[in-house]
Amino acid sequence: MSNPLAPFYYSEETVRRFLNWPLVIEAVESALRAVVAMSGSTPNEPFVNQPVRSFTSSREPGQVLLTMPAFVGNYKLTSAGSGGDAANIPRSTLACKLVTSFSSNPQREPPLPSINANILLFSLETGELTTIMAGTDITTWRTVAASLVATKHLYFRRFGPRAEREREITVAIIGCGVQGQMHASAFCSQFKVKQLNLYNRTIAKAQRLSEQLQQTPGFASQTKITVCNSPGEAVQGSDVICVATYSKEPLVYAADLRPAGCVHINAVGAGETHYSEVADNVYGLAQIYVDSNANAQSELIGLAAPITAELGSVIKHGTYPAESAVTIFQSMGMASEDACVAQAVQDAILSSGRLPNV
Ligand SMILES: NC(=O)C1=CN([C@@H]2O[C@H](COP(=O)(O)OP(=O)(O)OC[C@H]3O[C@@H](n4cnc5c(N)ncnc54)[C@H](OP(=O)(O)O)[C@@H]3O)[C@@H](O)[C@H]2O)C=CC1
Ligand SMILES: O=C(O)C1=NCCCC1
Repeated sequence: MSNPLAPFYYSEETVRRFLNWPLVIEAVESALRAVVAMSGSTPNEPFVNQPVRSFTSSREPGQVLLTMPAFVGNYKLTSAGSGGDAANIPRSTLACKLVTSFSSNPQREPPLPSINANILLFSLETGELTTIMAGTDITTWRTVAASLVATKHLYFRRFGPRAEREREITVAIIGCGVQGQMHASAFCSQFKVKQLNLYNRTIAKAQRLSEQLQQTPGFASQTKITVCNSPGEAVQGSDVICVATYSKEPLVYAADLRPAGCVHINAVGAGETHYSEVADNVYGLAQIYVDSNANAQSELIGLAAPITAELGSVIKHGTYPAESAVTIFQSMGMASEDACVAQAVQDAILSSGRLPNV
C-alpha cells in the first residue's frame, strides 16, 4: 500500500526556532562518536552506515550538488525534548541531505547563501519518506558545532577537564561569510574569548561583523575585537583559528603561527580541495584530525601529511594532544551529523506540540 500521507515539511523558519547549542552540540557529538564504530562492531553501541557522498558538478565551476546519505543506529538524545525515560531509549535515523554549494550566490542581486540544503528523513519500518526539513541553517549550525566540539577536545582538554570553562583564548576567524559569522558568535558565547581577530577578503564584511557582534545583546563585553588587514595578522598570537572560505590558495602559513605551538585550527572551507586554505608547511608540523576516516580517504587525496585520528575517537578515549601541539580539525562535514541534528530538531518540534507543514 502506498503512503497515504504526504511527507511533513518543516521550513527554515520553523527549524530556526528549535536550534540551540546544547541540542546541536549533543547531536553532532553523537554522530562523531558513532562514526568511529562500524555497523555491527559492538552490539547496542551507536554506529553509522555512511557511504561516501557524491559530488555532481553543475553548469559552471564552483557549482556543485552533494548527496549525503546516512543511517545512524543506537544513539541517544537527551536535550531534544525527549527528556525523562525517553532520553535513555536508543534512537536510529535514516536520512539523506541534498545540498548545493554555489560559491557566487552572495554576489547575486539580491544575494543568496552559497550553501542551500534540505534533509530527507525516512521511516525505519517502511522506508517511506516521512519528513522534508529545510537544512541550510542546520548545515551552518552543525558545522560550527563540530568546530566547537573539536576545539573543546583537541585544544582545551590538553589543559585539564574544565579548561574550556576557565581558560581565556584568542580566536582568529578567517572568512566572514555565513560560516565565519556563526563561528565568531558561537565561539564568543561558548568559550572565554578575550581577543577576536576577524579577517575577510572584502574588509567591509569583517567590519560589519565586528559591529553586529558588539550590538548583540549579551555579547561578551570582555571580548576585544580587531578587524585585520591580512590573514597573517589575524593568525599571529591566536590560540584557535577558524578558516572558512572558498580560497584555493593557502591563507594560514606556519610562519604566522605562534612559535611555541599550542595552536588549534578548524579548517572548514572547501575551495579547490578541502585542505587548500592551510599551507602544506602547517600540515607538515601539525597533528591532523578528521570527522570521518572513510570520507578523508576519498576527499583528502594529496593531503601533505598523515591523519592522526578521527575526532570521535579522541572524544571516546580521551587521547588528547600534548599542550604544545599544533592540531588541525579537517572538517569535511558528515551526513550523520545532519541526520542526528535533523532528528533532534524533529523531536523538539513534535514535543512542543507544534503541527508540521507550517
Ligand atoms: N566543512 C563543512 O562541513 C562545511 C564547509 N563549508 C564550506 O565553508 C566555506 C564557507 O562557506 P560559507 O560561509 O557558507 O560561504 P559564504 O559564501 O557565505 O562565504 C565565503 C567566504 O569565503 C571568502 N572567499 C571566497 N573566495 C575567497 C578567496 N579566493 N580568498 C579569500 N577568501 C575568499 C568570501 O570572502 P568575500 O566576502 O570577500 O567574498 C567569504 O568570506 C565554503 O568553502 C563551504 O563549502 C560549508 C558548509 C559545511
Ligand atoms: O557537509 C556539507 O554540508 C558540505 N560540505 C562541504 C561543502 C558543501 C557542504
